[in-house]
Amino acid sequence: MAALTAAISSTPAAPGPAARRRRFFAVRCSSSAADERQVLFSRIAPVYDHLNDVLSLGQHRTWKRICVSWSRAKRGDRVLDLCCGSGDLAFLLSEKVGLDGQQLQTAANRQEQRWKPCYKNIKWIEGDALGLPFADCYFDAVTVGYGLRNVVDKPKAMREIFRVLKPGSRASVLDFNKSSSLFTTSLQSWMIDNVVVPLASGYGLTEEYKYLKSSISQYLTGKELEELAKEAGFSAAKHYELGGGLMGDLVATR
Ligand SMILES: C/C(=C\Cc1cc(O)c2ccccc2c1O)CCC[C@H](C)CCC[C@H](C)CCCC(C)C
Ligand SMILES: C[S@@+](CC[C@H](N)C(=O)[O-])C[C@H]1O[C@@H](n2cnc3c(N)ncnc32)[C@H](O)[C@@H]1O
Repeated sequence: MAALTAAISSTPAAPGPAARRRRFFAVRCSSSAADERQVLFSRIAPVYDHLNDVLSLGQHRTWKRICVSWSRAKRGDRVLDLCCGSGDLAFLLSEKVGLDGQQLQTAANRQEQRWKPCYKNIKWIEGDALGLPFADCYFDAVTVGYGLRNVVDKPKAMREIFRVLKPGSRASVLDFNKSSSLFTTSLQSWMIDNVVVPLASGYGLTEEYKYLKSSISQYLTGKELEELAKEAGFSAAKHYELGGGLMGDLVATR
């Protein structure tokens, strides 16, 4: 089976060098609340990757690698990065599933390529996580990086993820952790209030980054995410805290 990385998001993200050459869109309608989210992400897109690096001191890349690793995506798989944005996880998945050996050998002879040959397997789609344009039991792994918290109907999104996964395959859902620890919650809130939002204000994005705190407060705890996955039909679900409890990754097996 030919390796494929499908990457779907509802907002055209700020195309990085690699993404810029590989995007095409199938525009879909969505709810007004979802439209508001799309406008928000379109506004932050130009500085999104930069601020993630600065504000997390680059740690978000580690959390994303863990998310992809725990999806168990492997060479030759067909995988989906849902809510892909600027494609961080899609590129990581692409490197996991790779291309046929001989094509990689060609690339090995062209060391100057910034563009990795495996990225040819990425198909960029603009669409809605609440109505995925894929058949049932289609993917060997699904990742969602900082996306589930932002969709307006989380149970529906989780059911869609379940629907498109093959039996025995995994979803790996990375996001902020809505902690039950008062200390962690206080630290997270303090960082957002006193570091994240003030810095984002320098880019005229005060309200957009203030949304982080409200969206986390309205998100699900790790236990609630496990329950959400089980209610969607997953046979197993476990939420793991990352970054000292500031982040978390739900691993759910169909
Ligand atoms: C990659 C990260 C966040 C992505 C992200 C998700 C959203 O839903 C947003 C909504 C609105 C605006 C921006 C985002 C957004 O960037 C996580 C890292 C980046 C965070 C912005 C930084 C969070 C700081 C942590 C609370 C503390 C980090 C401690 C670190 C170990 C130094
Ligand atoms: C915070 S960004 C995450 C981007 C990327 N996954 C990452 O880890 O950096 C959230 C993304 O979710 C997308 N999104 C929000 N609601 C969506 C929906 N209903 N369907 C598809 N994408 C959605 C937004 O367009 C945005 O690109």
